[in-house]
Amino acid sequence: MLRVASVSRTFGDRRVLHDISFAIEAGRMTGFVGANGAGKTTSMRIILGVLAADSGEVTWDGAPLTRTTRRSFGYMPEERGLYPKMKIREQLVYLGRLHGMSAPAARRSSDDLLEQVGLTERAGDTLDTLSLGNQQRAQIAAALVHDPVMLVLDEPFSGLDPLAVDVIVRVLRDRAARGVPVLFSSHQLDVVERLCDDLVIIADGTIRAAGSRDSLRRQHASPRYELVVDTDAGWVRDLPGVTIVDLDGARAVIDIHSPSDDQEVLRRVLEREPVRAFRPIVPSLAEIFREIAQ
Ligand SMILES: Nc1ncnc2c1ncn2[C@@H]1O[C@H](COP(=O)(O)OP(=O)(O)OP(=O)(O)O)[C@@H](O)[C@H]1O
Repeated sequence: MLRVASVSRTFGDRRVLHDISFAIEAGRMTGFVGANGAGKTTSMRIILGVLAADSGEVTWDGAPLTRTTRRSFGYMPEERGLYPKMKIREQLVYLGRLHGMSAPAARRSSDDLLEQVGLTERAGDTLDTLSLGNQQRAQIAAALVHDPVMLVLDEPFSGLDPLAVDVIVRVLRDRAARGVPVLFSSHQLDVVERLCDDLVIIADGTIRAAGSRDSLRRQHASPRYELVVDTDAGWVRDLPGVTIVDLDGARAVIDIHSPSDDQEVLRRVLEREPVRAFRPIVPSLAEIFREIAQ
């Protein structure tokens, strides 16, 4: 498990990370979300040792990170890192070798990955002849080639079409299933919602929430329900403990101030007219993000 503990970082007189702490657990996909400039890339650079923290520490399985541990991590940096004029497969094999793999192991791993990300046909082409989406696939393969024990990916899905997103999701899930902790940042909240087990939400350099996606959903679920009746549902606002959030004829979205009152509210509505639908609304990650980070 990787743990970021009380890390702070200042650029000039600007403090961009304030005492941040979170953990990335083995076998879990952790989505790192925050607005532009919130501090995601800075945090990732500190995890990888590209940038030093002013205070705090990053540990791997309880021990401070060393150069050797970091070499066994896979990193896809925001600025990307492959050589435009070098052939894709050659670069992957070279990177594998740089990370200490034998030549046959590096070749095997490169070929497996090219297959997984759908680039086998382009293996002999230079990076700069690939479309941006395919370059991105190659960048992801490069982060994975040495079979890393931990993955840190800065915006791995940006610029990918939906099919390519699915391909990369499969590749990352496969790594997580093998026990690798995966940290990835993304502005595509729908993708994060689909992919992540855990979430870290950062705003203005502070961690606003961290934990499993489902527990965050439960914590931030406003007690909101969809109600459909037969007539105009506007009268429901007169029930005690109920606020109408949205009204569209017979359909209302309501807040029930105390969630344990949901059956009582339902009973009262039924006393007056038939109920066609009554269901809790699970907030989307986008809604949770808006509530927490803005
Ligand atoms: N080398 C640097 N020198 C000065 N300021 C920096 C440096 N790197 C980052 N910053 C500032 O630190 C803040 C956090 O930046 P960071 O890149 O970590 O945010 P981010 O969450 O990754 O944003 P984005 O989603 O836009 O990539 C920003 O205000 C940025 O301008």
